[in-house]
Amino acid sequence: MYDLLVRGGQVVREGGVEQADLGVVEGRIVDVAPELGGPAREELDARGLHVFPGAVDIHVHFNEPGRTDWEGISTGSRALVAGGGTVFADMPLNSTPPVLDRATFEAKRQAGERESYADFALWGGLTPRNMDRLPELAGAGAVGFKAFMSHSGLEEFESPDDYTLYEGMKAARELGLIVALHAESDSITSGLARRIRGEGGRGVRDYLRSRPAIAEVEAVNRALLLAEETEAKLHLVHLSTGRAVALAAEARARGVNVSIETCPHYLMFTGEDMERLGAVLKCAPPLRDTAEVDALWTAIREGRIDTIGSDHSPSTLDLKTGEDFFSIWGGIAGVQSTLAVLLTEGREHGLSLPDIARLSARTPARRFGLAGKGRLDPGADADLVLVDLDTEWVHTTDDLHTRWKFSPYVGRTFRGQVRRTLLRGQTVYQDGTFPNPPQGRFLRPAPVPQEETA
Ligand SMILES: NC(=O)N[C@H]1NC(=O)NC1=O
Ligand SMILES: [Zn+2]
Repeated sequence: MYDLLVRGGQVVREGGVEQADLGVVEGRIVDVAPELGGPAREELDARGLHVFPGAVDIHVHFNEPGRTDWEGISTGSRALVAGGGTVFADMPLNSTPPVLDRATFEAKRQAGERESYADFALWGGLTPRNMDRLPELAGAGAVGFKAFMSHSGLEEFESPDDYTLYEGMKAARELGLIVALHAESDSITSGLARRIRGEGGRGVRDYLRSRPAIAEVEAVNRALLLAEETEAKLHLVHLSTGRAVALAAEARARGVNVSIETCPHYLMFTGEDMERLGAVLKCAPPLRDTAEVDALWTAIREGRIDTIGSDHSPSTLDLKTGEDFFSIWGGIAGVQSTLAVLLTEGREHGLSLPDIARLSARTPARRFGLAGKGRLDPGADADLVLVDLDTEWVHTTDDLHTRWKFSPYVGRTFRGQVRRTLLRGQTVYQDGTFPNPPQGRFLRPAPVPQEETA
């Protein structure tokens, strides 16, 4: 007897897409096959729809506790499930205090267990201030350690220097956890910003000039050397240039344990869009030109990019307003739109549906040891997204479930719409509504063998 039978959807799995039923018992998929016999307590008709694994967004900033006026786990996770996500991993900033020890970790975990509509993992921070706390963060269940090679935007989350990063990577290696790096050279970005601001530069172009591609390429190169030397597992977040991706892919080919993330905004927007739309598109690293966008799509098609994370990092509207583009908050609100971007732009750029499932769900779940997530196979959690692939829709402000109705994706036309999202067999989102109270669970990473790269 199944608890749930999802009937007749086009099921998107590693090997391809086939019409099949999914049988669910106690929140887990037990059978996937055409025309499964019943009985079932509940049946769900998915004919005409595609069934994807719930997206696993390994890079969000929901900013709770402490900055719930910027976002919060409740609104952030509602937006995630509305966009077809079922798992997120929250960064150790911009919550305040940031997650630098067990107490701050547990406070965030409790907030998530109270409020999250999705299952979740948590990152710990790696800063000069908490090097002695990495083992306790690992013990608390951190999915990895996040560090910034440039200024994080927040005084309370400092960047390690090269020596500290080197020691941090050695410690992470011992603990078996991944180090995620924001790789932009602080020396280059802050040096340029000082000079350009000294000359009176305050505009979008000035900001773009202060964070050139070489700042990313240089930092990625240094990070790869340190990872190679320490044998740490490295995850390069939000790569924005073809050159940085190429360097990381070369390092991987010679055995460095590195995975590569990019974000939907680097695939969809350019610096010119940033000039046109302003603060809604301010982020770091900044948006590039169409040649870089094309290079990233090529890298995705050719399998060099492993995961797509949103880097959802909103703030209050007043921090997104002002004459000085340098002092406006850097961060893009995109947690609800990742799958929409992949289904629309991704398909146009030659990705198959299994490619989209791999980038958005399977690889992040596997790389970060999130057992039972990211795939529609017997034994996995019944984290399902029912998508109407043919519907074309224009994203409006009313669609947004985030705290602030401010997103660069508003006004864009998308093809493929999330109709329903299930977390462990329970509907968490359906056509604009959230029919059940939050029941997200904390996910502790399972050990991933050191030799297994993404
Ligand atoms: N602190 C923070 O969220 N920073 C993020 N925002 C952004 O645009 N890039 C980042 O790393
Ligand atoms: Zn981030």
